[in-house]
Amino acid sequence: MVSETLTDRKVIHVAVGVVRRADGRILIARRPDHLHMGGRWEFPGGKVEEGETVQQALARELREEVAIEAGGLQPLTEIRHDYPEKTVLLDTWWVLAFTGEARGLEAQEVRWVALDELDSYRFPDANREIIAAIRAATTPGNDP
Ligand SMILES: Nc1nc2c([nH]c(=O)n2[C@@H]2O[C@H](COP(=O)(O)OP(=O)(O)OP(=O)(O)O)[C@@H](O)[C@H]2O)c(=O)[nH]1
Ligand SMILES: [Mg+2]
Repeated sequence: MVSETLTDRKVIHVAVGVVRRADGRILIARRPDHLHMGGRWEFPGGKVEEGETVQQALARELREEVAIEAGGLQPLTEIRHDYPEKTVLLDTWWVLAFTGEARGLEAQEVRWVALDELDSYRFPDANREIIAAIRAATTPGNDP
């Protein structure tokens, strides 16, 4: 019998972007209902494909999902999270410069939210730690 434990499970490498506007607001998008964690809010991003660096994957996903050209990437945090159905590594980056006007190219709603509004949105469980890292990084003195 094949047994699977959480430690030897394959880990899905996901590039995640915390896109920050000049006024400090952050871009969030609502996941389409039919996807994993459908209906919850997320930071845009997606799976790193074979032969891509995480930065290339992030730029591609931001182009495909929210129509922006990303620049100013800086590492924020890496979160490994075991969901009952899969394990993800959320390789999370600040996106501190971009061109274009963000809109949901997959019919998803997008919003620019202030840091203190993040708690009013429902995110996948793994995002709790991302939000904690955002707060830690944006406390005065630690600003990226
Ligand atoms: N993009 C993104 N994915 C997240 C976040 N938090 C989180 O747990 N995930 C999980 O990461 C996994 C991969 O993300 P994804 O579904 O966006 O991947 P993708 O864009 O390549 O989509 P695809 O499955 O249609 O190819 C999903 O299981 C998703 O639930 C987040 O904040 N942003
Ligand atoms: Mg995605």
